[in-house]
Amino acid sequence: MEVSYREEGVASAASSVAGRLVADGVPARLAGGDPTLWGEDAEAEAAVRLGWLTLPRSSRELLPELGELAERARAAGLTNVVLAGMGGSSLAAEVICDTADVPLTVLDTTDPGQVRRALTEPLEATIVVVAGKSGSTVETDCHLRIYERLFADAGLAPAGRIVVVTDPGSPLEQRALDGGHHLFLAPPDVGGRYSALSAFGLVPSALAGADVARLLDDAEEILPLLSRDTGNPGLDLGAALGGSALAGRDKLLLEDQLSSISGLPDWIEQLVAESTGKQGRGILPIVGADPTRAGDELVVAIESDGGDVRVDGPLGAQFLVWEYATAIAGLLIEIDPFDQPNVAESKDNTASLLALPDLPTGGPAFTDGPVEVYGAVTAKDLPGVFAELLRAVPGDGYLAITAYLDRLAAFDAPVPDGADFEQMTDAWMMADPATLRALLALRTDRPVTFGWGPRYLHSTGQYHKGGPQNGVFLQITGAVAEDVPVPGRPYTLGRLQLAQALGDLGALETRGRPAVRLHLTDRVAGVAHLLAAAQEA
Ligand SMILES: O=P(O)(O)OC[C@H]1O[C@H](O)[C@H](O)[C@@H](O)[C@@H]1O
Repeated sequence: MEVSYREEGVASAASSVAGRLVADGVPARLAGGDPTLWGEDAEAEAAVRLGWLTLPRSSRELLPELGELAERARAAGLTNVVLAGMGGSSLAAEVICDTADVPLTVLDTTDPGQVRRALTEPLEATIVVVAGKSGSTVETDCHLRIYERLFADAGLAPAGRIVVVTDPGSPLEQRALDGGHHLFLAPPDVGGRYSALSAFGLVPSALAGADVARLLDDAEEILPLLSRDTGNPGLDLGAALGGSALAGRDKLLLEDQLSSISGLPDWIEQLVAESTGKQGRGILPIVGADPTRAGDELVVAIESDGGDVRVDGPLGAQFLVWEYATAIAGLLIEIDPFDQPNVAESKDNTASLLALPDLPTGGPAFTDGPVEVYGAVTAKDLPGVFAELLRAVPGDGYLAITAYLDRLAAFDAPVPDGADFEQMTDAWMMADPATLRALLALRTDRPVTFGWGPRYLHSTGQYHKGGPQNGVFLQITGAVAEDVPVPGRPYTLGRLQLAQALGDLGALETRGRPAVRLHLTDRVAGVAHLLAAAQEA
């Protein structure tokens, strides 16, 4: 595992803080689990949040049970592995499985179309891992209800097909016991976003066929380095992140195009944004963008040369080093890296909205083709809205696009007969709302981020609300063609999804942030219209 500085500025920012960290004995104290490092206010939380430091060893005890479970599932023909879990309860497994190239369907959405898509897989071959630390996350609750009902309706015993991962004492533990589901209890002293090497990362990955023992080996190998004052990759990365943020480079562009690890930036995004984005401070991760060389940008490249910092190492070691580095960066910018004080706001708003007979969407300011525009805008068409939002981004700020849509829908785009791979990817790109990020980024030197709702609520959502108040927000929602009822609940997934979007928008508006919602009355035509307007603006 190696962290190397490739640029003068980052080396000097890191060395300006590393000396102090070493003088205070931070490396050994952190590796030893000292909860006093983040100050008095954070101590109580830190005292029950440092268990991730010992996971490379303690998680080994899961391996025999995981091996047997995976074997039994294979023997029973349960080859369609679905993971229902939000944020820290699914992001690591997604990276592990993508990297190992084993199929895993991740359900971290309330989009009815995307959930229906998962449900088209043969039920008799399906095993569902329901993962939630708190056991009270609404999305995960819905997915469990939907699968329990489907299995029951199909006459398939849910007990052998649902595996639950949760903390001891959570409501999900009780449901697993009541339902007779296979239950894994995770260590309660590990926070969600630090849980990659716990049962949360390992159970779904092992079921899907990834080599999880190898992951633990790779993490364990670097464990001894983390208490060292020199040659400590966690300290080197943490000093670069925290030192650069203190020097004004608080936008973290993650570059991984050449990496053999697939999708790590999405996991890092949650870890860094949710850990640091609070009290008006924080580091903003940017995924999938090209460097702009703006003064507040730090580029960290995973296994490639294109960055100010280069991080090399296998996935298990990457998880541990990024966690350690985030804890160090938190210490340097003086926040508590283990809480998420502003996540609950949008959830509370959503719950209040769902209690109303109708969702208060209000009327659109205007409609441009298949796109309704909601919010305080002076523009009269979509190109004008984009221009207005981009103008509103402060010199140190960012534009965040969030899309409450099906993140796989672009792959349904029609491809011309006989199309080669390039033509196919072009067709997908032009049907993908995420392309809007790239198009708008061409027109500003400020960072443009993109997140799928409600997934981002458990990640960058904390930063948007708790971090520096310099964000401008463009939210996209869409009409639902075929909704999905949630058994035992008075709402459908479509209604929940819209309530989540409106709940978050409300939380941003309360802070006085510019926020506009674009509603696609026809999703396919709407995405095409948005992309055309972004090119025109
Ligand atoms: O694992 P759960 O309890 O379902 O929580 C899932 C996610 O929920 C919240 O949004 C937290 O802020 C995240 O850190 C967490 O990963």
